[in-house]
Amino acid sequence: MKVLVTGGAGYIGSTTAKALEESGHTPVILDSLLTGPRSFVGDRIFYQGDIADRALVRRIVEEHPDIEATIHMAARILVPESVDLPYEYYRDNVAKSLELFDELVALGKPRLLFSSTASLYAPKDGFEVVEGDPLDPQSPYARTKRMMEQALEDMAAASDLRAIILRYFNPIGADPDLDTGYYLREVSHVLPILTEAALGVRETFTITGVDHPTRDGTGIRDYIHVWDLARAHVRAVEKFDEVLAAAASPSTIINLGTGDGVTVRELVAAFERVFGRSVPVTEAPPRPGDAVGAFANADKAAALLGWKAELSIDDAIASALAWAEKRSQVLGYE
Ligand SMILES: NC(=O)c1ccc[n+]([C@@H]2O[C@H](COP(=O)([O-])OP(=O)(O)OC[C@H]3O[C@@H](n4cnc5c(N)ncnc54)[C@H](O)[C@@H]3O)[C@@H](O)[C@H]2O)c1
Ligand SMILES: O=c1ccn([C@@H]2O[C@H](COP(=O)(O)OP(=O)(O)O[C@H]3O[C@H](CO)[C@@H](O)[C@H](O)[C@H]3O)[C@@H](O)[C@H]2O)c(=O)[nH]1
Repeated sequence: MKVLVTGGAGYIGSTTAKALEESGHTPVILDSLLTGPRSFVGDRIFYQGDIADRALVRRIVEEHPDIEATIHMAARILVPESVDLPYEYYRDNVAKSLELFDELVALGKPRLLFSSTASLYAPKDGFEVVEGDPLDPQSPYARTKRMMEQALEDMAAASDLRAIILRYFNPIGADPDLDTGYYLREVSHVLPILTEAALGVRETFTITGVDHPTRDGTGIRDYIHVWDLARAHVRAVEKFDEVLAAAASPSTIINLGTGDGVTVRELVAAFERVFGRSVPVTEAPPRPGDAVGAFANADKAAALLGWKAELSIDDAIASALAWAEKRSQVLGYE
Protein backbone atom coordinates (compact mmCIF):
# COMPACT_ATOMS: atom_id res chain seq x y z
CA MET A 1 0.00 0.00 0.00
CA LYS A 2 1.03 3.59 -0.57
CA VAL A 3 0.52 5.76 2.51
CA LEU A 4 0.81 9.55 2.81
CA VAL A 5 2.71 10.40 6.02
CA THR A 6 2.56 14.06 7.04
CA GLY A 7 5.31 14.93 9.52
CA GLY A 8 7.32 12.03 8.09
CA ALA A 9 10.61 13.88 8.76
CA GLY A 10 9.86 13.92 12.48
CA TYR A 11 10.74 11.56 15.32
CA ILE A 12 7.68 9.31 15.16
CA GLY A 13 6.89 9.91 11.47
CA SER A 14 10.32 8.80 10.24
CA THR A 15 10.16 5.66 12.39
CA THR A 16 6.67 4.92 11.11
CA ALA A 17 7.85 5.36 7.52
CA LYS A 18 10.56 2.74 8.20
CA ALA A 19 8.01 0.35 9.76
CA LEU A 20 5.71 0.76 6.74
CA GLU A 21 8.60 -0.11 4.40
CA GLU A 22 9.53 -3.15 6.47
CA SER A 23 5.98 -4.44 5.95
CA GLY A 24 6.21 -3.91 2.21
CA HIS A 25 4.36 -0.58 1.98
CA THR A 26 5.49 2.71 0.43
CA PRO A 27 5.39 5.91 2.48
CA VAL A 28 4.99 9.25 0.70
CA ILE A 29 6.34 11.98 2.98
CA LEU A 30 4.84 15.48 3.24
CA ASP A 31 6.80 17.66 5.67
CA SER A 32 7.69 21.36 5.78
CA LEU A 33 10.90 20.64 7.74
CA LEU A 34 9.65 23.17 10.29
CA THR A 35 11.38 21.02 12.91
CA GLY A 36 12.11 17.63 11.33
CA PRO A 37 15.62 17.14 9.88
CA ARG A 38 15.98 16.52 6.12
CA SER A 39 18.28 13.57 6.83
CA PHE A 40 15.37 11.69 8.49
CA VAL A 41 13.59 11.51 5.12
CA GLY A 42 16.46 9.58 3.52
CA ASP A 43 15.69 8.60 -0.06
CA ARG A 44 11.94 8.20 0.45
CA ILE A 45 9.39 9.88 -1.83
CA PHE A 46 9.35 13.40 -0.38
CA TYR A 47 7.36 16.58 -0.84
CA GLN A 48 8.64 19.54 1.14
CA GLY A 49 5.74 21.81 1.94
CA ASP A 50 2.86 22.70 4.18
CA ILE A 51 -0.10 20.46 5.01
CA ALA A 52 -2.44 23.39 4.27
CA ASP A 53 -1.07 23.87 0.74
CA ARG A 54 -4.05 22.42 -1.12
CA ALA A 55 -2.38 22.68 -4.52
CA LEU A 56 0.54 20.64 -3.23
CA VAL A 57 -1.76 18.02 -1.68
CA ARG A 58 -3.59 17.80 -5.02
CA ARG A 59 -0.30 17.33 -6.86
CA ILE A 60 0.77 14.58 -4.46
CA VAL A 61 -2.50 12.70 -5.03
CA GLU A 62 -2.28 13.23 -8.82
CA GLU A 63 1.25 11.84 -8.82
CA HIS A 64 0.33 9.01 -6.43
CA PRO A 65 -3.30 8.09 -7.16
CA ASP A 66 -2.76 4.79 -5.35
CA ILE A 67 -2.39 6.41 -1.90
CA GLU A 68 -4.79 4.42 0.28
CA ALA A 69 -4.58 6.25 3.61
CA THR A 70 -3.01 9.28 5.30
CA ILE A 71 -1.21 9.22 8.64
CA HIS A 72 -1.39 12.82 9.85
CA MET A 73 1.48 13.41 12.27
CA ALA A 74 2.60 16.91 11.25
CA ALA A 75 2.16 19.29 14.17
CA ARG A 76 3.83 21.65 16.56
CA ILE A 77 4.40 19.56 19.67
CA LEU A 78 6.02 21.54 22.53
CA VAL A 79 3.74 22.19 25.50
CA PRO A 80 5.56 25.23 27.00
CA GLU A 81 5.94 26.80 23.55
CA SER A 82 2.19 26.38 23.02
CA VAL A 83 1.56 28.53 26.10
CA ASP A 84 3.71 31.32 24.58
CA LEU A 85 2.55 30.90 20.95
CA PRO A 86 -1.13 29.87 21.09
CA TYR A 87 -1.97 31.44 17.72
CA GLU A 88 0.75 29.45 15.94
CA TYR A 89 -0.41 26.23 17.65
CA TYR A 90 -4.11 26.67 16.85
CA ARG A 91 -3.29 27.78 13.30
CA ASP A 92 -0.92 24.92 12.50
CA ASN A 93 -2.46 22.07 14.47
CA VAL A 94 -6.13 22.95 13.99
CA ALA A 95 -6.75 25.29 11.04
CA LYS A 96 -4.13 23.71 8.76
CA SER A 97 -5.20 20.17 9.66
CA LEU A 98 -8.78 21.03 8.68
CA GLU A 99 -7.60 22.25 5.26
CA LEU A 100 -5.67 19.02 4.77
CA PHE A 101 -8.62 16.81 5.75
CA ASP A 102 -11.09 18.71 3.59
CA GLU A 103 -8.77 18.52 0.59
CA LEU A 104 -8.10 14.79 1.06
CA VAL A 105 -11.80 14.00 1.28
CA ALA A 106 -12.44 16.11 -1.85
CA LEU A 107 -9.72 14.12 -3.63
CA GLY A 108 -11.38 10.84 -2.69
CA LYS A 109 -8.79 9.96 -0.01
CA PRO A 110 -11.00 9.66 3.09
CA ARG A 111 -8.95 7.27 5.30
CA LEU A 112 -7.18 9.25 8.03
CA LEU A 113 -5.08 8.26 11.02
CA PHE A 114 -4.50 11.05 13.51
CA SER A 115 -1.78 11.45 16.16
CA SER A 116 -3.38 12.41 19.45
CA THR A 117 -1.99 12.29 22.97
CA ALA A 118 -2.51 10.58 26.31
CA SER A 119 -1.98 13.95 27.98
CA LEU A 120 -5.69 14.63 27.29
CA TYR A 121 -6.84 12.36 30.13
CA ALA A 122 -8.10 13.85 33.38
CA PRO A 123 -6.39 12.54 36.54
CA LYS A 124 -7.85 9.18 37.59
CA ASP A 125 -7.49 6.98 40.68
CA GLY A 126 -5.42 3.95 39.80
CA PHE A 127 -4.00 5.83 36.75
CA GLU A 128 -5.14 3.24 34.16
CA VAL A 129 -7.21 4.99 31.49
CA VAL A 130 -9.63 3.68 28.85
CA GLU A 131 -10.64 5.59 25.74
CA GLY A 132 -14.01 6.73 27.13
CA ASP A 133 -12.57 8.23 30.33
CA PRO A 134 -13.02 11.94 31.14
CA LEU A 135 -10.57 14.35 29.52
CA ASP A 136 -9.01 17.53 30.80
CA PRO A 137 -6.47 18.96 28.34
CA GLN A 138 -4.16 21.28 30.27
CA SER A 139 -2.31 23.26 27.60
CA PRO A 140 -3.01 24.99 24.28
CA TYR A 141 -1.11 22.10 22.62
CA ALA A 142 -3.33 19.45 24.24
CA ARG A 143 -6.44 21.48 23.40
CA THR A 144 -5.46 21.55 19.71
CA LYS A 145 -5.34 17.74 19.81
CA ARG A 146 -8.71 17.44 21.51
CA MET A 147 -10.26 19.89 19.02
CA MET A 148 -8.99 17.80 16.13
CA GLU A 149 -10.40 14.63 17.69
CA GLN A 150 -13.80 16.33 17.90
CA ALA A 151 -13.54 17.78 14.38
CA LEU A 152 -12.67 14.35 12.99
CA GLU A 153 -15.60 12.73 14.78
CA ASP A 154 -18.01 15.39 13.48
CA MET A 155 -16.63 15.31 9.92
CA ALA A 156 -16.70 11.50 9.86
CA ALA A 157 -20.35 11.56 10.94
CA ALA A 158 -21.26 14.00 8.15
CA SER A 159 -19.03 13.04 5.21
CA ASP A 160 -17.03 10.24 3.60
CA LEU A 161 -14.13 10.92 5.97
CA ARG A 162 -13.09 7.94 8.09
CA ALA A 163 -10.80 8.39 11.09
CA ILE A 164 -8.74 6.31 13.46
CA ILE A 165 -7.52 8.54 16.28
CA LEU A 166 -4.45 7.19 18.05
CA ARG A 167 -3.69 8.45 21.55
CA TYR A 168 0.04 7.96 22.05
CA PHE A 169 1.44 7.49 25.51
CA ASN A 170 5.12 8.45 25.99
CA PRO A 171 7.32 7.33 23.08
CA ILE A 172 10.99 6.66 23.89
CA GLY A 173 13.91 4.98 22.12
CA ALA A 174 15.01 5.12 18.49
CA ASP A 175 14.63 3.35 15.18
CA PRO A 176 16.26 -0.13 15.53
CA ASP A 177 18.80 0.70 12.77
CA LEU A 178 19.60 4.02 14.49
CA ASP A 179 18.79 5.98 11.34
CA THR A 180 16.46 8.27 13.32
CA GLY A 181 15.65 9.12 16.93
CA TYR A 182 15.00 11.98 19.32
CA TYR A 183 16.59 14.99 17.62
CA LEU A 184 15.83 18.19 19.57
CA ARG A 185 18.94 20.08 20.64
CA GLU A 186 17.18 21.54 23.67
CA VAL A 187 15.95 18.28 25.13
CA SER A 188 12.59 18.50 26.88
CA HIS A 189 11.49 14.92 27.62
CA VAL A 190 12.52 12.85 30.61
CA LEU A 191 14.61 10.11 28.99
CA PRO A 192 16.78 12.45 26.87
CA ILE A 193 17.36 14.57 30.00
CA LEU A 194 18.28 11.47 32.00
CA THR A 195 20.64 10.38 29.22
CA GLU A 196 22.38 13.77 29.26
CA ALA A 197 22.85 13.49 33.04
CA ALA A 198 24.28 9.97 32.66
CA LEU A 199 26.70 11.09 29.94
CA GLY A 200 27.84 14.13 31.92
CA VAL A 201 26.29 16.70 29.56
CA ARG A 202 24.43 18.01 32.62
CA GLU A 203 25.44 17.67 36.27
CA THR A 204 22.38 15.92 37.66
CA PHE A 205 18.99 14.56 36.77
CA THR A 206 16.23 16.37 38.66
CA ILE A 207 13.03 14.51 39.52
CA THR A 208 10.31 17.11 39.03
CA GLY A 209 7.58 16.25 41.53
CA VAL A 210 7.98 13.89 44.49
CA ASP A 211 4.67 14.44 46.32
CA HIS A 212 2.27 12.96 43.77
CA PRO A 213 -0.28 10.38 44.98
CA THR A 214 1.65 7.53 43.29
CA ARG A 215 3.43 4.56 44.94
CA ASP A 216 6.68 6.51 45.34
CA GLY A 217 5.47 10.10 44.99
CA THR A 218 6.82 10.66 41.46
CA GLY A 219 4.91 11.11 38.19
CA ILE A 220 3.63 7.99 36.44
CA ARG A 221 3.71 7.43 32.65
CA ASP A 222 3.42 4.66 30.08
CA TYR A 223 6.73 4.67 28.17
CA ILE A 224 6.40 2.94 24.81
CA HIS A 225 9.24 2.07 22.44
CA VAL A 226 8.83 4.24 19.34
CA TRP A 227 9.27 1.13 17.18
CA ASP A 228 6.26 -0.53 18.83
CA LEU A 229 4.32 2.68 18.27
CA ALA A 230 5.37 2.73 14.62
CA ARG A 231 4.29 -0.90 14.16
CA ALA A 232 0.84 -0.06 15.53
CA HIS A 233 0.38 2.41 12.66
CA VAL A 234 1.17 -0.30 10.14
CA ARG A 235 -1.56 -2.47 11.66
CA ALA A 236 -4.02 0.43 11.70
CA VAL A 237 -3.38 1.18 8.02
CA GLU A 238 -3.60 -2.48 6.98
CA LYS A 239 -6.79 -3.12 8.93
CA PHE A 240 -8.35 0.34 8.53
CA ASP A 241 -11.81 -0.65 7.23
CA GLU A 242 -11.95 -3.73 9.49
CA VAL A 243 -11.16 -1.59 12.57
CA LEU A 244 -13.98 0.85 11.87
CA ALA A 245 -16.37 -1.98 11.04
CA ALA A 246 -15.54 -3.60 14.40
CA ALA A 247 -15.97 -0.24 16.14
CA ALA A 248 -19.31 0.16 14.28
CA SER A 249 -18.51 3.83 13.75
CA PRO A 250 -16.99 6.10 11.07
CA SER A 251 -14.34 7.14 13.61
CA THR A 252 -12.75 5.59 16.66
CA ILE A 253 -10.16 6.39 19.33
CA ILE A 254 -7.45 3.90 20.34
CA ASN A 255 -4.88 4.14 23.15
CA LEU A 256 -1.35 3.20 22.09
CA GLY A 257 0.61 2.30 25.21
CA THR A 258 2.22 -0.73 26.82
CA GLY A 259 -0.31 -1.05 29.63
CA ASP A 260 2.43 -0.61 32.28
CA GLY A 261 2.67 2.42 34.53
CA VAL A 262 6.23 3.44 35.40
CA THR A 263 7.14 6.14 37.92
CA VAL A 264 10.08 8.51 37.46
CA ARG A 265 12.01 6.71 40.23
CA GLU A 266 11.34 3.38 38.49
CA LEU A 267 12.50 4.85 35.19
CA VAL A 268 15.74 6.03 36.82
CA ALA A 269 16.28 2.54 38.34
CA ALA A 270 15.70 0.89 34.95
CA PHE A 271 18.07 3.38 33.32
CA GLU A 272 20.82 2.69 35.86
CA ARG A 273 20.35 -1.07 35.36
CA VAL A 274 20.78 -0.76 31.58
CA PHE A 275 23.51 1.89 31.76
CA GLY A 276 25.44 -0.08 34.40
CA ARG A 277 26.23 2.97 36.52
CA SER A 278 24.32 5.28 38.85
CA VAL A 279 23.15 8.74 37.79
CA PRO A 280 23.29 11.73 40.15
CA VAL A 281 19.70 12.59 41.08
CA THR A 282 18.18 15.62 42.82
CA GLU A 283 14.56 16.45 43.59
CA ALA A 284 12.47 19.53 42.82
CA PRO A 285 8.81 20.60 42.72
CA PRO A 286 6.69 19.68 39.68
CA ARG A 287 7.11 21.67 36.45
CA PRO A 288 4.27 24.16 35.78
CA GLY A 289 1.22 22.18 34.75
CA ASP A 290 2.96 18.83 35.34
CA ALA A 291 0.43 15.99 35.43
CA VAL A 292 0.46 13.08 37.88
CA GLY A 293 0.07 10.95 34.77
CA ALA A 294 -1.62 7.84 33.47
CA PHE A 295 -0.98 4.53 31.78
CA ALA A 296 -2.91 2.88 28.99
CA ASN A 297 -5.53 0.27 29.14
CA ALA A 298 -4.42 -1.20 25.82
CA ASP A 299 -7.26 -3.73 25.40
CA LYS A 300 -8.91 -1.86 22.51
CA ALA A 301 -5.64 -1.79 20.54
CA ALA A 302 -5.26 -5.54 21.10
CA ALA A 303 -8.86 -6.27 20.08
CA LEU A 304 -9.13 -3.97 17.05
CA LEU A 305 -5.56 -3.79 15.73
CA GLY A 306 -4.32 -7.20 16.90
CA TRP A 307 -1.36 -5.26 18.25
CA LYS A 308 0.44 -5.01 21.55
CA ALA A 309 3.77 -3.55 22.57
CA GLU A 310 6.52 -6.17 22.43
CA LEU A 311 9.66 -4.32 23.47
CA SER A 312 10.57 -3.72 27.13
CA ILE A 313 11.50 -0.49 28.82
CA ASP A 314 15.08 -1.84 29.04
CA ASP A 315 15.07 -2.32 25.24
CA ALA A 316 13.89 1.26 24.79
CA ILE A 317 16.51 2.68 27.18
CA ALA A 318 19.29 0.70 25.46
CA SER A 319 18.05 2.03 22.13
CA ALA A 320 18.02 5.63 23.41
CA LEU A 321 21.57 5.25 24.72
CA ALA A 322 22.80 3.80 21.42
CA TRP A 323 21.12 6.66 19.55
CA ALA A 324 22.76 9.23 21.87
CA GLU A 325 26.13 7.88 20.69
CA LYS A 326 25.21 8.12 17.02
CA ARG A 327 22.96 11.18 16.91
CA SER A 328 25.58 13.86 16.24
CA GLN A 329 26.90 11.82 13.30
CA VAL A 330 23.42 11.55 11.75
CA LEU A 331 22.40 15.14 12.45
CA GLY A 332 25.73 16.84 11.94
CA TYR A 333 25.82 18.52 15.35
CA GLU A 334 26.97 17.67 18.88
N1 LIG B 1 6.66 12.90 20.90
C1 LIG B 1 5.68 12.73 21.79
O1 LIG B 1 5.93 12.58 22.99
C2 LIG B 1 4.23 12.70 21.32
C3 LIG B 1 3.26 12.25 22.22
C4 LIG B 1 1.92 12.23 21.81
C5 LIG B 1 1.58 12.65 20.53
N2 LIG B 1 2.54 13.09 19.68
C6 LIG B 1 2.13 13.54 18.33
O2 LIG B 1 2.77 12.72 17.36
C7 LIG B 1 3.03 13.49 16.18
C8 LIG B 1 4.51 13.35 15.80
O3 LIG B 1 5.29 13.80 16.90
P1 LIG B 1 6.88 13.80 16.85
O4 LIG B 1 7.36 13.61 18.25
O5 LIG B 1 7.37 12.91 15.79
O6 LIG B 1 7.14 15.33 16.49
P2 LIG B 1 8.19 16.00 15.47
O7 LIG B 1 8.20 17.46 15.80
O8 LIG B 1 9.46 15.26 15.48
O9 LIG B 1 7.48 15.78 14.06
C9 LIG B 1 6.50 16.65 13.54
C10 LIG B 1 6.86 16.91 12.09
O10 LIG B 1 5.83 17.71 11.49
C11 LIG B 1 6.44 18.67 10.63
N3 LIG B 1 5.49 19.79 10.50
C12 LIG B 1 5.05 20.61 11.49
N4 LIG B 1 4.15 21.48 11.01
C13 LIG B 1 3.99 21.19 9.68
C14 LIG B 1 3.16 21.71 8.63
N5 LIG B 1 2.32 22.72 8.86
N6 LIG B 1 3.24 21.16 7.40
C15 LIG B 1 4.10 20.12 7.15
N7 LIG B 1 4.91 19.59 8.10
C16 LIG B 1 4.84 20.12 9.35
C17 LIG B 1 7.76 19.02 11.31
O11 LIG B 1 8.72 19.54 10.42
C18 LIG B 1 8.18 17.66 11.89
O12 LIG B 1 9.01 16.96 10.99
C19 LIG B 1 2.60 14.92 16.48
O13 LIG B 1 1.32 15.13 15.93
C20 LIG B 1 2.56 14.96 17.99
O14 LIG B 1 1.64 15.92 18.46
C21 LIG B 1 3.86 13.12 20.04
O1 LIG C 1 13.85 16.61 34.01
C1 LIG C 1 12.80 15.98 34.16
C2 LIG C 1 11.80 15.90 33.14
C3 LIG C 1 10.64 15.18 33.40
N1 LIG C 1 10.48 14.55 34.60
C4 LIG C 1 9.24 13.80 34.87
O2 LIG C 1 9.15 12.74 33.95
C5 LIG C 1 7.79 12.46 33.63
C6 LIG C 1 7.62 12.51 32.11
O3 LIG C 1 7.91 13.82 31.61
P1 LIG C 1 7.99 14.15 30.03
O4 LIG C 1 8.97 13.26 29.39
O5 LIG C 1 8.18 15.61 29.89
O6 LIG C 1 6.55 13.70 29.48
P2 LIG C 1 5.07 14.29 29.74
O7 LIG C 1 5.03 15.15 30.93
O8 LIG C 1 4.16 13.10 29.77
O9 LIG C 1 4.75 15.13 28.46
C7 LIG C 1 5.16 14.68 27.15
O10 LIG C 1 4.52 13.53 26.70
C8 LIG C 1 3.15 13.66 26.32
C9 LIG C 1 2.65 12.32 25.80
O11 LIG C 1 1.96 11.67 26.78
C10 LIG C 1 3.03 14.71 25.23
O12 LIG C 1 1.69 14.88 24.86
C11 LIG C 1 3.59 16.01 25.73
O13 LIG C 1 3.54 16.90 24.66
C12 LIG C 1 5.02 15.83 26.18
O14 LIG C 1 5.52 17.02 26.73
C13 LIG C 1 6.97 13.50 34.39
O15 LIG C 1 6.52 12.93 35.60
C14 LIG C 1 7.97 14.60 34.69
O16 LIG C 1 7.67 15.35 35.86
C15 LIG C 1 11.47 14.61 35.60
O17 LIG C 1 11.31 14.04 36.67
N2 LIG C 1 12.58 15.34 35.33
